Amino acid sequence: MKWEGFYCEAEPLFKPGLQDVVALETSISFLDTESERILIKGFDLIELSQEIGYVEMIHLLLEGSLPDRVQTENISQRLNKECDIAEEVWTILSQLPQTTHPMDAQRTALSVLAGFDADLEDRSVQTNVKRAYQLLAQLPDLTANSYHLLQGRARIVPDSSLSYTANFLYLLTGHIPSKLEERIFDLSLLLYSEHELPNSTFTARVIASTLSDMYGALTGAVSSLKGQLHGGANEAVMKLLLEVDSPVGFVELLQEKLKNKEKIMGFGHRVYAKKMDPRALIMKRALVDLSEHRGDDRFLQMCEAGEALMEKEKGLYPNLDYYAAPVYYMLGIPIALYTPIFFCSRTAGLTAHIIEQHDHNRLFRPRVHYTGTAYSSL
Ligand SMILES: CC(=O)SCCNC(=O)CCNC(=O)[C@H](O)C(C)(C)COP(=O)(O)OP(=O)(O)OC[C@H]1O[C@@H](n2cnc3c(N)ncnc32)[C@H](O)[C@@H]1OP(=O)(O)O
Ligand SMILES: O=C([O-])CC(=O)C(=O)O
Repeated sequence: MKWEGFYCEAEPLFKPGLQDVVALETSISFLDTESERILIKGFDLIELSQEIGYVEMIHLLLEGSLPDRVQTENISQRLNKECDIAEEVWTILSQLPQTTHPMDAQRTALSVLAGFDADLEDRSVQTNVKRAYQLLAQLPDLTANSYHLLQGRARIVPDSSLSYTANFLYLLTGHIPSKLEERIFDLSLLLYSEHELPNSTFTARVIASTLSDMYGALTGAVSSLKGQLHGGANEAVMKLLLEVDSPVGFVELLQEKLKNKEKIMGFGHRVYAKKMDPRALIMKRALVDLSEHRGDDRFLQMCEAGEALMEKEKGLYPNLDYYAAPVYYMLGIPIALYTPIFFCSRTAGLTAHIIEQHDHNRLFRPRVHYTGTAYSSL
């Protein structure tokens, strides 16, 4: 078929939900399903999770290499130093209605920050990397304290004597975390930090491909991540767990939902499909550690019962959100902050993708499979 003045391919390939479609080239990460590895800059995320922390992961994603001790110390100091937030931002956030979801507050905050960037039109790698570090430094404070403001509470002052992760957890809960709590929270940040091309990363790259700025691309990504089929699942899982108080009750609840053809949040994955998300296994071990330490395995028992049921009934396995939810609950984090935390962590990966998109840009502009009525003359 040929249209005068138009470019038209004969019959473009259509895959609903773009399943298995290769949409872009990246050197950042790859879900290598054949070797069962989550490759990040050539390293396996699961192996990394045993060796490095979230701050080192930031360096890997933004600089392309694992940092040595001095570099790690330098980034930690940088994240500590660059966390200042203009008072005007807090004024705007304090005017949001109390019914605002923290994800929407986070989205608003990111949008507002654009106005304070004196180099907003600069898309160079150097400025984008600088911007990414600054956002990563600001996001824990912005996320936690916009929530406290919504709750009508005073802001918690960041504690610069703490590590990045301990300070983040302190801002969320108001308590200085123990070493175990800090380690487990850091592990969750690392596991959430990057995952190839989920909906939110694709959204960010599509926006960045118009040469829109990093704040705009991230604002779109927050909206994407908020949905229950993506990041919003961790919040939904916890609400489900709290509906009942025993493994038997949880199994009955899930059975009821399956009978009603409802989806069970925290199970299934577009890429892993009928296999367990390897990150979920690591998070499950963290839940075991936390449960043993607290002498309270209530959520572990419930989750295991749910996992066994879903395998038997649907051949479906947990994704990271399933085990992150009870871990965050046991760390004392308010439920509405689970997905905003996911976004904070994922900002490391998202900004790396936005930088790559700006640096090797081609505008995204796909075609459609038209199902409307055929042409009829007027
Ligand atoms: C960190 C993350 O963001 S991971 C994702 C977090 N999201 C969730 O946990 C939400 C629950 N899970 C889901 O909705 C899906 O598994 C998704 C969205 C993650 C992936 O979905 P897709 O690849 O589009 O698969 P799709 O939704 O078409 O499911 C295929 C089949 O499995 C079923 N299925 C998939 N997930 C679930 C689930 N969680 N509960 C019940 N059934 C499910 C579907 O009903 C469908 O069955 P059918 O073929 O009989 O209609
Ligand atoms: O990869 C996906 O589609 C969703 C996911 O697990 C993530 O973003 O961590």
